[in-house]
Amino acid sequence: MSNHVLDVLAATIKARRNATLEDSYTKRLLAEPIKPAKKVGEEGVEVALAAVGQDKPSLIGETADLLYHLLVVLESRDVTLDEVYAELERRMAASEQQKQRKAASA
Ligand SMILES: N=c1c2ncn([C@@H]3O[C@H](COP(=O)(O)OP(=O)(O)OP(=O)(O)O)[C@@H](O)[C@H]3O)c2ncn1[C@@H]1O[C@H](COP(=O)(O)O)[C@@H](O)[C@H]1O
Repeated sequence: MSNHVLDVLAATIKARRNATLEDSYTKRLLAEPIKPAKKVGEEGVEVALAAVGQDKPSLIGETADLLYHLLVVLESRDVTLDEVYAELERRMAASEQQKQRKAASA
């Protein structure tokens, strides 16, 4: 596993699925997949409002909330960050190829 904070957080969230912890907010969210999905919507709006308000500390905090809840949603639907990374890489490669084709035909 990578040491990137998102990968470490995703692994922690995954481990909470079968944890016996009583006081894990993550475990409670995973037991009720609609809830983290709703939280992603709410946190997304809060990120947008912080961006429009040009409030940098709020934008950082709300982005952290959004990323956390997004990782919980992915875990609740058995989607890994590696699958998301692969999709982003596929798009980068496709975009690069398109630019090269355009440059070659100009
Ligand atoms: N990164 C986070 C994280 N970010 C945000 N939150 C929680 O997300 C909630 C934020 O929701 P709100 O601000 O809307 O607060 P709220 O109104 O009380 O929430 P709701 O009642 O609407 O669900 C708070 O309860 C935060 O504690 C997080 N909870 C856990 N983590 C990490 O998840 C991992 C597992 O933690 P446990 O859930 O404690 O096992 C650990 O690494 C934690 O650091």
